[in-house]
Formats: sequence, C-alpha cells, structure tokens
Amino acid sequence: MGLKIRVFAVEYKSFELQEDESRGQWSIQITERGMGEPSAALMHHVGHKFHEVFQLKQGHYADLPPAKISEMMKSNSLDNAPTQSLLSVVNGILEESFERKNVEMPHRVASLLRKVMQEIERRISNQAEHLRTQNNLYKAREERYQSRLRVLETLATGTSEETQIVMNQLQHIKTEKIKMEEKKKIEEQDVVRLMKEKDRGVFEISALKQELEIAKKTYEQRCLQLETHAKESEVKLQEKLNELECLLTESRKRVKELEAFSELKCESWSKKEHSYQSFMDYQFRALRELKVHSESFKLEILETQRGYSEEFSHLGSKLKGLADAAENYHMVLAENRRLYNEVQDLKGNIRVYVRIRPFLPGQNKKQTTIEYIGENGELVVVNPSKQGKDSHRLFKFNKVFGPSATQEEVFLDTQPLIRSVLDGFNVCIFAYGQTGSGKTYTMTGPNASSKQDWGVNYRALNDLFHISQNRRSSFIYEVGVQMVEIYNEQVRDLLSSDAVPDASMHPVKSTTNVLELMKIGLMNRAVGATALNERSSRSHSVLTVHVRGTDMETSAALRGSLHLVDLAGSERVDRSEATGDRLKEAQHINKSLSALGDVIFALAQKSSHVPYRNSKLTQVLQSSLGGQAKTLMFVQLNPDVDSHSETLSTLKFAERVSGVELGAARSNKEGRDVRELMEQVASLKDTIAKKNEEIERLQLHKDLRTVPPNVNGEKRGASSFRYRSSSPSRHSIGGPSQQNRRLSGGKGSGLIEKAALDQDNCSEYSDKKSETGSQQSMDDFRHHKEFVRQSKLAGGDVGQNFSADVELLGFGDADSEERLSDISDGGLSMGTETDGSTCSVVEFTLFPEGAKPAENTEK
Ligand SMILES: Nc1ncnc2c1ncn2[C@@H]1O[C@H](COP(=O)(O)OP(=O)(O)OP(=O)(O)O)[C@@H](O)[C@H]1O
Repeated sequence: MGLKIRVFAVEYKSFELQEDESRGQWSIQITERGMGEPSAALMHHVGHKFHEVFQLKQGHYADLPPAKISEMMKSNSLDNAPTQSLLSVVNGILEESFERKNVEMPHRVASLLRKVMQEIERRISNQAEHLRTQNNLYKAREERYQSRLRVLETLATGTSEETQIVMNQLQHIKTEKIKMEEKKKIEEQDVVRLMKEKDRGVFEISALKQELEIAKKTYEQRCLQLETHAKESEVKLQEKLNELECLLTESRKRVKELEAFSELKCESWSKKEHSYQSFMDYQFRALRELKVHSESFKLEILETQRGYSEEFSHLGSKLKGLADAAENYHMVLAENRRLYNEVQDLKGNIRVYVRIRPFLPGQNKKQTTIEYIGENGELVVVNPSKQGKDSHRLFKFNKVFGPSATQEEVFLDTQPLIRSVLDGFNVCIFAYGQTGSGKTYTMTGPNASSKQDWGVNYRALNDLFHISQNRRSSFIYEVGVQMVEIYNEQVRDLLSSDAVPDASMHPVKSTTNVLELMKIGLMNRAVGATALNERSSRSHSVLTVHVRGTDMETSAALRGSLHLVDLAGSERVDRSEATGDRLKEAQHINKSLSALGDVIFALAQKSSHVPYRNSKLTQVLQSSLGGQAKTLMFVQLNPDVDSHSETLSTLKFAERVSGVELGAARSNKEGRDVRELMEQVASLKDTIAKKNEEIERLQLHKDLRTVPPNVNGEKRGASSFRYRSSSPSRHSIGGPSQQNRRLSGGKGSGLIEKAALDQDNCSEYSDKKSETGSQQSMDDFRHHKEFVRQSKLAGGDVGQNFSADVELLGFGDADSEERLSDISDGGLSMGTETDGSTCSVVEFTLFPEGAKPAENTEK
C-alpha cells in the first residue's frame, strides 16, 4: 500500500510525496489543481513580504533595494515563507542570471539565493526525516493490525457462547443507545428550556440595560452638577487660598517682626539678668550682715522680754486691784441710779422717755436729725441746714430709746410705774409727739394679735392681771376699764357701741376681756387722712384703768388709777396744711395740748390755781396729773430731716416738762377709820348742800318778788343754776353708804370737809391754799352732781351706765363719782378757773409765730 502525503500547493500545482512500496522509495508528484484548493489556505499563512517577492517574477531581483533583501533574509521571514515562494525566488534569480548571461549577480542577491537554498535544503531534509518517522510508525501500526486480525480470526472461529456474549453485549449497547437517546431528548428539552430562559435573560438584560441607561443619564446629570459645584467650590477655594496666602504673607512679616522684637527683648533680659545677678550678690552679702545683726538683736530682745514679763506680772497684780475697784464702781453707779430714781420719786418729777422711731420704707435714711443717743438719757439733735456749733443741741432726759428699741424694752422701763397702781398710786402715761412719730405704736402697738408687738397698753393690763393673780392670797383686786376719745373738745365713749355720750366703766377679769374691749375702742376711734400722715389720728385717746384693792387681813382699801393716753399729733397748724374742718380739728388739738402744758407748769410752780378745766383732756387726766400721781411722758420723735423743727419744739417742751417737780406721789390707801370718816364727810356735804339749796330757793323767791322780769332774767337764772352751788342731790348715786352720810351730817362740817377735800383729787392745791379756791371747787363739785341729777330727772339714759358700773365696782364715793362724771359730762363749762395766773408755756412752744387759736383768748 502506498502512502501519499500532500506536502504543499502553490498556485495551480500541488507537491505530493509518494512512497513506492515495492521499491521502498519516495517520489515527488506535482499535480495540477483548480482554484480553491488548499494552496489558498497555505497562501494565507505565508508572509506577505515573500508574496510580494514572488510577484516580482517579471521584475528584476537585482533591482531590489538592499533593505528589502536584508529584511527578506531574516530567518523568520524565510521560515514563514512557503516553499513554493522560495523555489520561485530561486527560479527567478536563476532565470535573471541566465538572461543577463555574463553580468555578474549582485552579492546581496547571491546571499539571498544561498540563504533560500539553504532553507529549501533544510526543509527537504526535515521532510525526509519526518517521512522516515512516519514510515516507522506505519510499520508498527501494520504489525499491530496484523496481530489483531489474527486474534479476530481466532475469535471468529471461537464458540457460539462467545457469540452469544457478543450479542448480549450488542443488545446491551443498543439499550444503552436508547437510554442515551432518551437522555438526549431530555437534554434537548433542557436546551429548549435554557433557550427560553436565555430569551428571558435577554429580555431582562435589555430592561437592565434601559435602567442602566437611565441611571447613566442621571449619573451624568449628577456628574454635571457636581462638576459645576466643584468648579464653584474651586473658585471659592481659590479665593480663600488667595486670602490665606495674603495672611500667610502678613503672618510671615509679623513673625519676622516678632523675631526681631524678641531678639531685642532677649538682649535686654540678658542685660537685666546680669544686673539682677549682681544685685542679688549684693543682697546676699547684705543679708549675711543682717543675720549677724539680727542675732545680736534677738539677744537684746530676749533680754528686754524678760524685763517686760517681770513688769507685766507687776502690772497684773496692780490691774486686778483696779478691776476690783471698777466692779465696786459699777455697783456704786447702779446704787446711784437707784438713789437718783428714788430722789426723782420723792421729788415727784415727771419722767420723760424719748423714743425715736425708725425710718419708714421710702424715707431717706441717710439724713437724720439724731446725731447721738447716750446711755444716760442724752440726746444730740442736729440741724442739717445749719453749720457750726448752733446746728447741734444737747438734751437730757430720763431715758432715750433708739430706733431699734423693742416694745418689750420700752415696757420694762415703764413696768415699775405701772405696778405701783396696784399699791394705790395714780399713774398717768401719755405719748406726745408730732403726727406719725410713733405714739400709737408705743401705746397700742402695730398689731394686737402678735404679743411681741403689743404696746404699753396691752402689756400694762396684762401685767396688772398677772400681779393681782400673784397677790390673790392677800389682796382682792377689782379692775375696771374705760376708753374715751376726745375729739374737737367732745368726749366720746369708745366702748359703747350705741354711741351713748357718757363713758362707761367696764369691769374686766382677764387680759382677753381687755383685748376685746380695746379692739372695739380702736375701731370706734376717729381717724382720717392729712397731708402728713394717712393714719393720723386727730383725737386724743384715753384708756383708763381703775383698780380697787382690799387687804384681806386689815380690810384696808386702796384705789389706784392708770391713765394711758395717746395724744393727737402735736404739729403746728401751718405744717399740716389744714383748712376748714381740719383746721378746726388742729386748733382743738393745739388748745388741749396747751391746756395740758398749762396744768403741768401750774403744778410745777405750785400755783394756787391749776387750770384743769381749760380743756377736756386735762379734765379727764385730772386725777392722774395732781400732786399725788406719778407721771410719765413718752416723747416720740421722727428722725427725718424734714421734721427737724417739730422735733426741736417737741424736745424743748419735753425738757421743760422733765424739770417739773410735782412732789412725792401718795398712795390712796384708806384704813377703816378713814373710810368711815369719809362717809361721814360725804353725808355732811349732802346736808350742807340741801341747806344751800333751800337758801337758794328762798333767795330766788325773794328776787322774783322784788325784781321785775326782764329779757335777761331767764339767762341769769340759768347762769346761776350753772355757777352757783345749786343744790346737787346725791340720791341717785351712792347706794347704802348714802344713809350713813345723811345720819352723820351736822357737826364739825368745816373740819370734815377739809379732810374730804384732802382725799379729793380735784384742785388739791387750791383747796389747801385759799378758802375761795375751796369754795370754788365745792361749787364745781355740786354743779357736776346737779348735772347728773338733772339728766336723770329728765328721764334720759345719761349717766345710767355710769352709775350702774360705779355701783358694780363699788366706786360709789364722791371722788370716783366726780371723776367719772367729769369724763361723761358733755356739757361741762369751760373757764371756771378765772385767775389765769399761769402763763402757758406750751402756747409758746406750739405757736411760736403767735398764731394762737381763738379759744385760748378767753384765758
Ligand atoms: N418703733 C417703731 N418701730 C417700727 N415702726 C414704727 C415705730 N414707731 C412708729 N412706727 C411706724 O410709724 C408709723 C406711724 O406710727 P404711729 O401711727 O404710731 O404714729 P402716731 O404718732 O401715733 O401718728 P398719729 O399722730 O397720726 O396718731 C406707723 O406705720 C408705725 O408702724
């Protein structure tokens, strides 16, 4: 069998190697072939360079440029060129050299030719080698087939069983084939399914692509925006950069300056350091010297200390002696004070306590008229509008309470006086001062519900009840309270809600009683506004406490009364800017205060006549202003600069009052004998009064018969009724004791009358000094009785409360009766004292400009 190998094909020829088996030789067979044969495929693999050379058949190789030839000679080019092309090149070159005959072939073409020939040789030897290898392979394969053939022949002649096995195997292979076909079907279905999925996938891919497109567009827009933004930012950043650069330049400049400055500083510091160093060296040297000195000083000081301690111990012993002496001195001082008070008591001086109220909210606290408050009652007042010595004035009183003094402190200094009421003394405490200076604060207190705020009134009554309770084993006390207001010279009972004009005495058993009564009284008190103080009260308020005590052992009785008076404001009329009703009120207030001053100074001068009747105020206070009473005046001051002139006139008045000596106070204690005597005196008085009445009646009859009636007749009659002893009858007052008085009438009436008058608080001095005065007092006495009697006969209620209370309390004697009727009598006449001998000091104090109220002219 011959083997035929197509080696290569060029254009229309193919070169084939053919083995001649019989000869064992190979031959090349070149055959013609048509277009589209494998040479085309081969041509495709040939480098186009050689193809170009191949196409140069009609040209001349000698004309090829050397570069082209060297490029062709590169082994790679030749390797890739088809053998046909190489042969064509060889043929071409040989033909060209034949044509040119004797013309020598260019060297480079010859090299190319050699190279191409070498390549062709190499290829042919390769082919031969390859053919030999193939031949060997085929021989081996042939042997294998031969042996197989033999096996198959053996097999073909083998047993039918083996055939059967082969058949089975064939069957098995068929089954396998069917299975494979089924599997194929399934796989085809899978392919269909996968195709569908693929379509779906394609569809999804297209949707995704669309989305991607949209996203891409959005992204592009966003990119655009970002780009714009980035550009803007870039511009801004650029600006910022420029600024920063400017700053940087400036800072660099500054740094340079600072560096220069710090260098200078450094230099100066180093110089300073140097100088300090030398200074410190010097100081250290000085210090060493000082240490040496101090050592010597220490020694000296120790020496001196020793000396001092010796002297101190010596002084200590001396000081102890001094301290003992000082203690004794204090004791002596306290004793002195006690003795001074006793002397005052004996002299009966009117005590004067000054109280300065604190500044009220809204007042200028910086400017005050009070410069100094001494512990011993000294007070320095300054006039801020004046300079020098004249601007200061020193006053001295029993006590001065500063703005910080509490209600309790004030009361503690008043307590002994108040307690003496229980021992039968008459006590009068009144607060005097301009409007708003704190009179009501001191007497009543700002708030009755707070015990701490209680003024003197509450505290006094509370104290009296307290002491009377403590003494209940030896004394029985009965306490009655009366509260009146004097407004425009009219006396008003503040405790009777039905506004009855007489003042009633209210028995009280406890402080609670008193608190209730005083609450009613304060509510009834007339208050109104003025330019100075909205809470100003333009009336005098008098709280009277009557105490009657009986000694359970001796049956001796004692009577004491306490008048607590909150006077109306003492300022001058012009200052309160009052007109009309207010002016009238102010004039009444001034008049009554003048009358108070008159009484005080008449008492001080031991004047024969004391003008109690010049005002309702003095009439009410009569029993407590007499020689046997203890009197205390609270002088209230407003520290404000605007009130300086009022403060000064108030203090001047107080200064004069404090100098007044009333004589030692006397207790109203009565033994049993004295009381019986008193009752006899009263009865005799009654008899005399009756006789006088009869005489008067007879006289009247006689006058009527002798004198013809005229126009003044009636008035004269009335006048005689008022001023003469017009037979006051005592049948309406007095109770059981009246009988005794009547029985004991007659003998020794002069003496008895004198004794009775000694007990009477009315015009004590006038009674003692002159017969005329005594007669006048008696006249007044009868006149009051007559008034009460007339009132009762007239069927009015006047005096009913009064007598009831008097009887209730057992104050049925003439003295009490007169005192109470004085207060209740709204129709009492003025000016029964006609001598007018006492010059009114108060008038000058209160009316320095001579603007006296009209009422005073009657004096
Ligand atoms: N010692 C004090 N401490 C605190 N406040 C006081 C003191 N004294 C007075 N006051 C206050 O000063 C104001 C005037 O006081 P108060 O009404 O007692 O004066 P007054 O002299 O009674 O006046 P009037 O003449 O109008 O009755 C009140 O608001 C009162 O509370």
